[in-house]
Amino acid sequence: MRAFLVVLDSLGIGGAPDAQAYFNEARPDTGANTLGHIAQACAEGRAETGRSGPLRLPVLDGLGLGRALELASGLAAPGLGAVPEGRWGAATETSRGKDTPSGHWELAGLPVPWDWHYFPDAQPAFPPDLLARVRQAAGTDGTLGNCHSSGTVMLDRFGAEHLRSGWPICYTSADSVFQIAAHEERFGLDRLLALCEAVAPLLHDMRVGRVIARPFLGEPGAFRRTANRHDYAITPPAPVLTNWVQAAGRRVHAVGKIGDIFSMQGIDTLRKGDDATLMRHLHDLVAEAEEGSLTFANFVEFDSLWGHRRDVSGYARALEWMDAELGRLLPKLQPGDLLVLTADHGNDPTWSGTDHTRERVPVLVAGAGSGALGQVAFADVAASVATHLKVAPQGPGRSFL
Ligand SMILES: O=P(O)(O)O[C@H]1O[C@H](CO)[C@@H](O)[C@H]1O
Ligand SMILES: [Mn+2]
Ligand SMILES: [Mn+2]
Repeated sequence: MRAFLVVLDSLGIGGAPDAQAYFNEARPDTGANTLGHIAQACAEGRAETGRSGPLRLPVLDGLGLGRALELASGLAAPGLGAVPEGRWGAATETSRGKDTPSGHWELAGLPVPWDWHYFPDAQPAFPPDLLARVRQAAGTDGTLGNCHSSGTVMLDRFGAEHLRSGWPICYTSADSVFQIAAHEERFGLDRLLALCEAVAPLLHDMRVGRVIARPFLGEPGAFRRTANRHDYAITPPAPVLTNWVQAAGRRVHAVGKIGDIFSMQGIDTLRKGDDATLMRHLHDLVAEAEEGSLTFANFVEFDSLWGHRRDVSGYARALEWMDAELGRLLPKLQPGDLLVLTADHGNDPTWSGTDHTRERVPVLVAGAGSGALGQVAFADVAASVATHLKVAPQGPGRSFL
């Protein structure tokens, strides 16, 4: 009896009842549908880079992905909708943020009890006293940026100036984040991490969810971000699934961003790397994780490499890769194991802007029979995983098992 909770970061399935209150540029998220629009683009031959033809996800669809999409948004997507062998449903978020911590905290049983602070989409975006503190902690005379932007655009705009002046590049997005980009060698990776750590308490006091270090390498025209990104997130204000499981004397294994998202609360071990490495870690944990343990994994590249970059082919390739990996992983589960696949928000690569999209998410369950779960809440995922592990759930969720 073990549990594996796997978040496919940003794999929304449309249909959020409050999507009209969320925006990308000036366009409301109404109708945004990450999976549905990728499947449509593939079927219409608009996702042909490094792959070809209709979206092929036989394993995920066999667990109920197509049915969940149809339940969430009414969309019967080309190539999806097989009769499911797993338990499947669609989950709706109540937290007001469409960001990663909000989605994960609620999946872990804790809807976010406050409004995050968002910086205005104006220039300047940041208050002068905040930037004064950044300059002081960095030991520089100035900062660059001070606006909303996609991170790769920031490197194109300010990377060369950063190398000349040595000033850190500060930016934000539609999320409640304060991001600092700096060159790993010229500014220094340790110095960037120390800077982010130094200013994080100030940002957390403002209810800004995360300070994110965004190290990069290379020269003007060829900058590339590195895997040394580090998030300094607010600690969840109440116990979450990881804490409940750990308090019951069980082991909790985190894979990928889960450590950052929960500030390591309730987590015994953390394994990091790119998504291909994380998949190897997940295979290892399916082979090795202790009886009664929880493994909580996040695969971020759907979001960071493809969703934010509005790259439909890339997102489709990543989904097809995940599907093939799951085809190898699922048969390795042991009797009594539960594996739940879900997502934390949407990031429709066909949508306007570069930010997340407010959507429902799939809940696909292997190891608990077959059939429809219907519409569920994000927090029900935590309650169900806890119930499977025979750990008392806390918070508002109800087990669907
Ligand atoms: O455009 P980049 O720098 O990837 O930033 C994206 O990543 C941030 C954190 O996940 C989001 O807030 C979004 O702005
Ligand atoms: Mn996310
Ligand atoms: Mn994101």
